[in-house]
Amino acid sequence: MATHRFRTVVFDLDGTLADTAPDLTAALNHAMRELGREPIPAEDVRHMVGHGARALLRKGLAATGEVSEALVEQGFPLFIAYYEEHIADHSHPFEGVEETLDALVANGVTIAICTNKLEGLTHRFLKAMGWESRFAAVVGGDTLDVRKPDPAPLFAAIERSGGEGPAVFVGDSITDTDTAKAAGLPCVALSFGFHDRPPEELGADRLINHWNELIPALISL
Ligand SMILES: O=C(O)COP(=O)(O)O
Ligand SMILES: [Mg+2]
Repeated sequence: MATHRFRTVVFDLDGTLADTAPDLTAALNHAMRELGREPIPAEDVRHMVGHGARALLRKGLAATGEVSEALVEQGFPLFIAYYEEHIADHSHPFEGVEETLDALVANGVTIAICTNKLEGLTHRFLKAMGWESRFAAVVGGDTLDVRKPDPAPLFAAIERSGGEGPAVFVGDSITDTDTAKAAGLPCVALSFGFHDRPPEELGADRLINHWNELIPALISL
């Protein structure tokens, strides 16, 4: 069987490993309601995720009226408190994730996460999925002083998982492809995650339409 050269595969979380849009939407709309704003449709939220919770709030506010940093700061604890309690009510892994991760690990590949979700929320989510010991390292949006698209969190995820190269990053948004480029690493993007532009315009080295296309994409890189 053909094999690929990568020893470490780092994954984004939201819109990559799991469809977390339903719970992110509920938490955002909880904050919107408390701030006297109209709810945002889940379909729109899919195009707003990927830059962290404050950025999501900023986009939600912009879609429904005035934006100010004071409102963002007011909404942030409302969003987080709700999301913590409902982090996996409706979120679920994309089809084929478990099998693909198992196949990678069975071949001795190290897997890690680099997300802009807060690290505490990420661990909470992984626990809800039964994934708390699946990944060799988890770097969240507040693990370092900088977050994606700065390449430092991606380098940290590789380093903390053992530092074995070659490494590749798998994500769904422009944040992820920009991060991989800044790190000088190859990038695979999913066409079905959360993005703010057509997936063909993300600038990924490979674009996949299903998780079962990931390993063939890695082989071709
Ligand atoms: O924007 C977020 O909160 C996290 O998104 P990510 O897991 O796609 O980095
Ligand atoms: Mg994402």
